[in-house]
Amino acid sequence: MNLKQLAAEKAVEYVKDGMHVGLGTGSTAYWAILKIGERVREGLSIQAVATSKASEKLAKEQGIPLIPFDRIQGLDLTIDGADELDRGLHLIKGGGGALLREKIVAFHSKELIIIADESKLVDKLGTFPLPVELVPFAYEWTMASLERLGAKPMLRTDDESIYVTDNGNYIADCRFGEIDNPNELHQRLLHLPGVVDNGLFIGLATRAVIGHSDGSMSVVEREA
Ligand SMILES: O=C(CO)[C@H](O)[C@H](O)COP(=O)(O)O
Repeated sequence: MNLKQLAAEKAVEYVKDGMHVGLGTGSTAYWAILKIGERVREGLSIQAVATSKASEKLAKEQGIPLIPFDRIQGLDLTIDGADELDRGLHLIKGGGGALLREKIVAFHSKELIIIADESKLVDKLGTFPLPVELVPFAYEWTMASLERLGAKPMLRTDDESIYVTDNGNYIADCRFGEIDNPNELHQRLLHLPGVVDNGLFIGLATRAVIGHSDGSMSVVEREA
């Protein structure tokens, strides 16, 4: 059983006629885009924005109508994956390199539903190295400042070349160990010159749909 598909298809039940929808990035969001495409072909009327070039291409292939950002104020709902989440719905995202666009889209969504298999749900964030997006200029110095913050940063590569995001930036995957205070770390990272953003998503997810290996699903809601 494909747990990512299970969670993704459940989340797509929240998509209703007339909504403006954000499309996430990654192998779990892939299934959500496929399901939304199927529902669009059956008559669902929505308009969407994508969080990466890859998801935009997939959405077009699926016949999902895309709307330019200047035509709408924000989104009703975004469905996206995560690399790790805790029960307070703090997230680590960016394993697929789309964290900046994903965060912009999530910030402007009334609802952000995270879809994941059960392996992503953790008691404490930090096993997955935190992706930090850096401008290429003087990135060696920015990496050094990440080290001074307590990280072990690794510059992301792609077939031996430096990995470049859709925004033309680099990514440092940072091991901080267990993250006791995600909000504090998020703020400290944002203060470093050269850091564009980081994969900690705090206070953005409103609910998560988790697929379990016994075929069941659970929903984690953000506490009011
Ligand atoms: O943040 C992301 C991309 O930037 C993805 O949502 C995250 O990496 C999860 O991906 P997958 O569903 O393939 O495990």
